[in-house]
Amino acid sequence: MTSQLDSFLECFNSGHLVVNAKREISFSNQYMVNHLGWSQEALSEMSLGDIFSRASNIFIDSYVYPLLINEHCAEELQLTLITAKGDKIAVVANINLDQYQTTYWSLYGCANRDKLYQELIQAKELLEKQSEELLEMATVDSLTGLLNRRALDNRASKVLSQAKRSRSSVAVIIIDIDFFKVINDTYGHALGDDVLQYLGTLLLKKRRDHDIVARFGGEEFILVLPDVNEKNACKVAEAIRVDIETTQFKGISITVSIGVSLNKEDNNEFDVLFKEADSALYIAKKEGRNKSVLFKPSFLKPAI
Ligand SMILES: Nc1nc2c(ncn2[C@@H]2O[C@H](COP(=O)(O)OP(=O)(O)OP(=O)(O)O)[C@@H](O)[C@H]2O)c(=O)[nH]1
Repeated sequence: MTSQLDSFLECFNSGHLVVNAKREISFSNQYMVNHLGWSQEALSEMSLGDIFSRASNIFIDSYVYPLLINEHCAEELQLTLITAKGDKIAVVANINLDQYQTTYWSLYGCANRDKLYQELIQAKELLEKQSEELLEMATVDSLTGLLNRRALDNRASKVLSQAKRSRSSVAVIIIDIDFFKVINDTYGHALGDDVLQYLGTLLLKKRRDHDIVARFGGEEFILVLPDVNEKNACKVAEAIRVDIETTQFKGISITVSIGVSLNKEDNNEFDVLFKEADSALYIAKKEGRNKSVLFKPSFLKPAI
């Protein structure tokens, strides 16, 4: 019967060990011989510590044996065997302990499981990278690197709700390049793009920590300045206008027109502030361009 059992054990595609109380290997099946590269005789003179990696031995001492003493079995433990050549084999072990302190080890190769796990980690990392890129594309204007219109709507609304709670002032400033069509038509669309990038960089340099700088589309830029009063908002707008007017870009003179609007106690909607700043911008254009204009309610009154 014993020899029949032995020959059955040779047929299993898994490793089987019987280990005595001194942790000496008293039985190993053919799978262990084939995979470890030690002969049956050699294995019968080895102890458990000889066939597992250092890290696995620490784990076996500190976790597996205490668990076996308490529960009499341990399942699905990931361990590493060391072959006669010093190669590592990842295995999953199920172990039982009997009343004589003998342990019965079933070991299953898990290289494929490891590979699958590594592939899953790689797929997860790839998905995270792609979702970061998508988020970037959804919030950033690809030409200037500034926030795009969608991100602006989102962030400006948050700043305005916060301002409503803290009863603080927020300014919305629209900056529009004057005669940009002429720049495009004279120097080409590619140089027009360079001008947009140049202005984007200039606005980013001027921004304070919590200011929002966005490209609204075309040749229009928006600033949202939290915690700023009317006087300072107008100062910022005027400083930007003067800076652009007095600095040539690649030998080209550029000017901008600017509209400024600030929130009021009963007016904290970004759409409304944008409309007001836009009407101030319209006046700046109408009055000859290269101007910054603060919104007045009369700008919205229909002409009689
Ligand atoms: N190079 C470039 N041009 C753009 C881009 N988006 C919009 N434009 C151009 O911006 C120009 C805007 O022209 P208009 O709306 O007539 O305004 P403008 O010429 O600046 O005139 P005013 O605003 O009235 O001073 C158009 O010629 C658009 O083709 C862009 O991403 N790159």
